Amino acid sequence: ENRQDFKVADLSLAEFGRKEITLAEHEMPGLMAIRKEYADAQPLKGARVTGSLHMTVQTAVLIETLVALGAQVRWASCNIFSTQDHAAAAIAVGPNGTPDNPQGIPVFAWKGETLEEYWWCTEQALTWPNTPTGGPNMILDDGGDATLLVHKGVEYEKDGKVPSPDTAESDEHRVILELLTRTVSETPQKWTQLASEIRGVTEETTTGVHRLYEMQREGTLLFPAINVNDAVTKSKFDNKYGCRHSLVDGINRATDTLIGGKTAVICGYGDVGKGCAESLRGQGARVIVTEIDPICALQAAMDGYQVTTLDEVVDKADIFITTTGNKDIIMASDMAKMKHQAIVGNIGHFDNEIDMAGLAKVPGIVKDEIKPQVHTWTFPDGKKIIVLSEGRLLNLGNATGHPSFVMSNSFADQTLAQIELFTKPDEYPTDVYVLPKHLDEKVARLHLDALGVKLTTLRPEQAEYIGVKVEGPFKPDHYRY
Ligand SMILES: NC(=O)C1=CN([C@@H]2O[C@H](COP(=O)(O)OP(=O)(O)OC[C@H]3O[C@@H](n4cnc5c(N)ncnc54)[C@H](O)[C@@H]3O)[C@@H](O)[C@H]2O)C=CC1
Ligand SMILES: Nc1ncnc2c1ncn2[C@@H]1O[C@H](CO)C(=O)[C@H]1O
Repeated sequence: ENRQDFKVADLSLAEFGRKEITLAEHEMPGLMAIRKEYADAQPLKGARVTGSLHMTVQTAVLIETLVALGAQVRWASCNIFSTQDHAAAAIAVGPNGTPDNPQGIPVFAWKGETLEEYWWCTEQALTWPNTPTGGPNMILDDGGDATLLVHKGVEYEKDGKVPSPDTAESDEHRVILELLTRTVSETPQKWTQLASEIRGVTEETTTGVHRLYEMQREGTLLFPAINVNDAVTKSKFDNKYGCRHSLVDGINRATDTLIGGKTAVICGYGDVGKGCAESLRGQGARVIVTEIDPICALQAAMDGYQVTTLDEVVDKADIFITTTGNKDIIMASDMAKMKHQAIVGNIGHFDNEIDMAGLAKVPGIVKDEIKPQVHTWTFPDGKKIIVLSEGRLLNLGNATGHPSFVMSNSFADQTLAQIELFTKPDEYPTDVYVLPKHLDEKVARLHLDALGVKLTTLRPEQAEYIGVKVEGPFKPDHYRY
């Protein structure tokens, strides 16, 4: 519905969304404590935050925290399948509105967007009517698509022209070029104007952080960035324990196939791969890991997993999950060798880990939808494979992503990062930063009571002996957790 400055699937789902947001708030003690601590100070007053992050129940609690701290917010999801429509409806309607009289924030997100709709939503979230620059002064990104659109827009406006969509390397690239061709002709300086007031971006995930460091190296970064992913309380929790919870959830909701006794291949043994391997081992699967990095491979071996190459096991395993943040991990030629009804899914941020384009081009291949985000692909010889969420991250496409408690850590980090960049612009010249350790430890501390943790207090002579303050930080910056 697009009666006002939002577009969601169904406003009547708002009450259901509100009920789940209320339950989630109890499960997000760290984020709610930050909301309480900073509400009086209103540190985000004057902030115009554009968000590009999965529009889930957990994100709704983040959005309402940003608003409680004084921010104005416009939001889109960062994936075409990850929106939870009841959460989006609750955000559009707001805590005091009704479906007939929505009082919420501008949100543009629904589950099952086309690529054109996805980038239109991103453009809406970035376009702020009745403001001097027509844009945000803060971005909260997940995967870097919003940051990419701004940077590409500024780049092409410099030249006064956009490469022809016919030169696109993929469908998604064509959609972006078509969008920018339109905006550059409609409003020639839209993106340059819009970027001029952005104080910074806080980036949620590994792949988005990779893009930021690339721009930093190229010298093309237009504004400072905080790499939220590498807050210890984000990547060593969300990426690992979040995926441990939500991988099996996604596979179960998608296929209801017994995992126990089956052979599962996890490609990549980083933070996400570690959580995924444990997730399926916990269900009784025999888990095999593939890796390129000898250190991560050694970790996997010492954690008791067989570590080998995909070629060795592609025709023997039952479940294949990519977790690498890299591209071309499972190719069409690999899928052609798989067992009948092998399950193939990705939990990395982008869908290029699985060669979906190549699969679609296999002569005689037949794609059939079992249910939304679950498809079989039948090869000419009759062998079928089951592909989840069309190769996009399956925990959010086939399930509801990570649970609230682990997202409370990530989103407490996000909120603190937004406050850092918005209130201390002079301390953050254009570069890529991580949260200071004392804030990382603060976020961890905020989650201990809920789990019944009793922390030991250092005695002064002990603190002196290990060279830290009694109140922390407890580790040097180079410490690996
Ligand atoms: N779906 C979700 O909820 C989440 C998704 N992510 C995404 O998951 C991806 C992975 O994130 P992290 O584990 O934090 O990254 P990471 O960098 O810690 O781990 C990736 C691992 O994959 C390995 N790898 C790279 N290319 C490979 C190849 N060709 N074959 C085998 N292994 C290979 C690397 O050596 C590395 O150990 C990223 O795209 C990230 O954005 C992160 C957190 C949550
Ligand atoms: N339930 C969720 N709500 C919002 N973001 C999530 C959720 N589960 C996982 N994510 C994030 O998704 C990105 C990858 O796109 C991560 O790094 C996670 O922090």
